[in-house]
This record gives sequence, structure tokens and C-alpha cells, in this order.
Amino acid sequence: MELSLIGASRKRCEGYGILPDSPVEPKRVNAGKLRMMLKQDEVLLNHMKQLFRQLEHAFESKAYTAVFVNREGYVLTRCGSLGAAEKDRFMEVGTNWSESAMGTNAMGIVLFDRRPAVIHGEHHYYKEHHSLTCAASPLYDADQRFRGAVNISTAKENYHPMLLSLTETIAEAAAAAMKLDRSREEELMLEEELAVTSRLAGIPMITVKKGKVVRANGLARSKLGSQIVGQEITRTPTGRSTPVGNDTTVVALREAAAHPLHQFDDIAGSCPSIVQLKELGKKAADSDYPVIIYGESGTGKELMAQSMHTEGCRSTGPFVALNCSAIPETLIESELFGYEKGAFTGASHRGQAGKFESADKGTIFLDEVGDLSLKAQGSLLRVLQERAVTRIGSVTQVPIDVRVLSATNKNLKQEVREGRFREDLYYRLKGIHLTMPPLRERQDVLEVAEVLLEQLAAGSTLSDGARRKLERYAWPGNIRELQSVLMQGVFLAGQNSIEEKHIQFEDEYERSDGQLSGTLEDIETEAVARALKDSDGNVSKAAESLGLARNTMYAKIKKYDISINET
Ligand SMILES: Nc1ncnc2c1ncn2[C@@H]1O[C@H](COP(=O)(O)OP(=O)(O)OP(=O)(O)O)[C@@H](O)[C@H]1O
Repeated sequence: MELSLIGASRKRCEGYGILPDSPVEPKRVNAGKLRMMLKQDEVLLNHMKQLFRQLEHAFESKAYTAVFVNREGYVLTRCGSLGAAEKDRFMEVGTNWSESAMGTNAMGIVLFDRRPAVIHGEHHYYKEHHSLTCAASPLYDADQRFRGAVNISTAKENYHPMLLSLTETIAEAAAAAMKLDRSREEELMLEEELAVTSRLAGIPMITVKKGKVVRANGLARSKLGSQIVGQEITRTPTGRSTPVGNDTTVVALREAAAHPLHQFDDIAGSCPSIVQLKELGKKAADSDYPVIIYGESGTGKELMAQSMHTEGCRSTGPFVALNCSAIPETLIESELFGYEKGAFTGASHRGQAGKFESADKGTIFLDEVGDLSLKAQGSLLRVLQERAVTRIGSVTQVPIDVRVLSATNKNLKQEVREGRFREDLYYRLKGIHLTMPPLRERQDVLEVAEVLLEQLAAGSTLSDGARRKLERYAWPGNIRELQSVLMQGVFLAGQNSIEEKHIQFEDEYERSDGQLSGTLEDIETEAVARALKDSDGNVSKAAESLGLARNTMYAKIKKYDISINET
């Protein structure tokens, strides 16, 4: 140990006004502050304690003690003993070892100079410590922040040059453990970020290392099966591959990315009816019961069905949607059951699997099920009862294992009462039922609008007037209509905020059409006045909205005697 460093330390101690001959009165921290300091360094102390546990064995029956002091000099953990209670009391947790409290000592010098130190016998400032030797090393964490010192003390006759190396090794081991914590944390964070961003972008992603899938995000798991992680693959699935290091590739799966299925998080809105519905949907997703989703057109029935599939126990299987209202009655059987090659004129020469066969081990979504003809209902009932299909033109029955979700905007019970829907089929489909609320009954129209707007054109904003207009409207076409109104708004507003005038409803047009009756001049007067009103009296804007030159607009204002301010 450089004598100049010791000399400088002694000088500082004299400056503190402490006397070498006086008895040492350990300075202890109060219980509250100690608790706080232990909490602050909790992670580091856990590593330190583990390292000290390994030392305990080596220290057994020898008069060594190891401590960790924080940057203020307080002992926060220790192991071993100096062999006498009288000496150990200086090393207790909560005791301060800065120079101002204990005079020149190895820990005090590390705290001041931030470099390893050994203080032997008489080099200690206090006479009472002359019987000791101590070695200490600084501890820096993963951010290279000084956190304190690791110290080993013993009786001076036990001095060994290895003591300093030992403290250095312990400090480095604790720092390495903290670095490992940090990289684990970062890895987790990265994984989480990857999961969130890829989910938001709707892209299933896998990471392949040495031909083995080591990671897959939620969407990839739902596409490829959750058992995909850990599996060897001989051929990397198609998609955009990005090499990471020598033997690792991240693949954004192309095929599935084009049509990612929705999940519950995609159902925007926080009004109680929708929150409850999502809860119910999640619960239903966990079961294998059939579900009917009721709701007006555009309320999100298919969105709900997809979410139930994606987050249910069949998520690894296919999701097959069948729009029952769009299939001509003559084709319903071939759609449901499939057909063998050459089964009928026009049939594909290779034959084709029906929707039920394609949905095997997954979910079939029967959209607009209430629109099926009675004959088609009979065919559907047959599949559900037999749990098997026979392709048209074949004699072989293919067993199927499918969960059935259906949706309708009709009141099926009523349809049954009026003889338009088979009661036996109704009860086969019914299991659990959910009803999507119409948008006009929801209190979160603006919240949903913001979400949709972000999807349509990130960064677009709605003016207060536009927001009020959206809120006042009754939304007969529900969320699908809201989507198209916003799309029009984004289109009309260009790069600017969407104003009230950019929010245009189809039925408003209908109303206007009705009002714009009379002579051509009446219609023109009305159109000019309306355009001026919509542009808050700005003639240029009003002219632009009608596709007229500014001069022509002024001419018309004059001709029809329209007051700009009164509009
Ligand atoms: N809560 C919601 N949050 C975000 N988007 C939604 C929500 N509900 C519906 N949508 C969107 O609105 C559109 C219509 O939804 P969907 O097709 O699920 O409705 P639907 O009730 O099945 O309609 P239809 O009966 O006409 O088939 C879709 O683009 C869907 O993504």
C-alpha cells in the first residue's frame, strides 16, 4: 500500500478532529435508514450473500470476516467472525466504516480513492485497530456506477497477500452477476417488445437457431401450434428472413401475415357493455361449446369470433369462415361437405374439401346463419349430428372435430317461432350466446374512433367539431360505418386535422337529396349556402368544396343574394 495514500488518509482523519488514542465509538445507522439502504441494494446484496455463503466454509474456525459496505460506508452484509465479540461489534450490519467514523482503514480509503487498498496493523488510524489487517476492493455495477467496497478483515498475524485478490474476485463476481441480471432483463424486455410490436403489426414471427425454433410470438404459435418452440425444422417457412448472427434467423411469416386473425385486444372500446362482453367471450373461448353471436351488421361479430378462436384452445387449428347468406342454395352442400373429382359438371378435376373438413381440429364460423334456407339448414344439421362429412360423389365418411361459432343479425328464436329456422338446429348451435351492442348504445364511440383512425392513418386527429358530430350520429351501420366515415374524413382532410365538414354521413346525403328539391336555382342556392356554412364563411374553401372557381362562387353568392356571415 502506497504510504502517501495512507499519509493523505491520516491527514483527512486529523481534519475530522478524531484522535488515534481515544476509544472507538462505532457510528451506527438507525433502523429506518438501514431498512431503506438494504432495500435500495437488495439485488446486489442477494448476490453478495450468495458469494459470502461460499466463503463461510473457508472462514470456518479462522478469525476472518468479510463485509460489504455501501458507498456511504455502512456495512450491509457480512460473514465470518474476528473470533471475539469485542472485535466483531465493529463489523456489525449498520456500522459505518468511512474514514470520518473509523479513521484510516481499507474500506475508508476505497470509499475515498475508489481503488483497492490494504491497511495493516499500525497503519490503522485508531490504536484500537492496530491488531487488525484489512483488504478492500471497490465494486462497480453494470452501469460502471460505484456501489461500495468488499472488505476482508482479520488479526494482523493472519495477513496473507491473497486477501486483496480475494476481495477483488468477490467484487468482480457480484458485478458479473448483476450484469447477467441486466442482460436477462433486457432479453425479457426485448422479447416483450417483439411480442407487442409484432402483434400490433399482426405479423407472426419465429426465431430459428441452428435449424430449431427457439422463439415464436403469440401469432406464430397460433398459426403453427404452441409446441413449435423447441422443434427442429428442415425447411424454414416462407416469409421475410433476417439473419441475426451466424446461425440464427428471425422469420416474419408471410403467408399468415397477410390475414392475421384478430384477438380480444383488437376489440376497441372500454364502455362497460363491451368490457363485460370481452370477459364473457374469453370465458367462452376457454370452453368448446358452440356459441351464437348476435348483433346488428358491422358490430364486430366476426371480430369476436376470430378472437375466441385465436385465444381459445383450438388456436393452433384452422379458422374457417362461411358466409351463409352468400352461398346459392344449389352450392350449399358442396360448400359444407366438399366433393370428389368429377362429382358434377363444373367440379374441379381434383375435387375439393368442404368447409367442415377444412376446419377440422379448428373452428368453423357460420356467419349470417339465420339466412340459411330450410334445405341448407337440414344439411348443416346433418353434419353437426353425425360429426362427420361425406364428400359429394364419395361413399367414405370423414370424421370431423370442429368447434362451431355462428353469428346472425336476426332473432333466431323468433325465426324458430315463425317457422323459418329449424328448432333442432337452433339448439345445436346455441350453447352460449353473446350479443354485440350497437354503436349508438355505446358510450365509447370517440374512443373507438380514435383507435380506428390510428389504424387508418397514424397521427390523424379529430377537431372538437368533428368529435361532436361523431357523437351525435346514430350509426345505423355501426363500426363498419364508422370506419368508412373516418376513411372519407382522412381523405378529405389530407394532412390536416379532420374537421366537422370532413365527417359526412350517407344518410345526411339522403336527407339533403330530399331537401334539394325544387328548381335548379333553388338547389344551387342551397348548395352554395351549405358549402359556405361548412367552411365557416371561407369563400375560397367553399368554392373548392363545390369544385367552383372563386370568382364563380362570388358571382353565385351575389346572384342568389346569399349573406356570407349569416350562413
Ligand atoms: N370493437 C371494435 N374495435 C375495432 N374494430 C372493430 C370493432 N368492432 C368491429 N370492428 C371492425 O369493424 C368491421 C366490421 O366488423 P365485423 O365484420 O366483425 O362485424 P360483423 O358484425 O361480423 O358484421 P356483419 O354482420 O356485417 O358481417 C371490421 O373491420 C372490424 O375489424
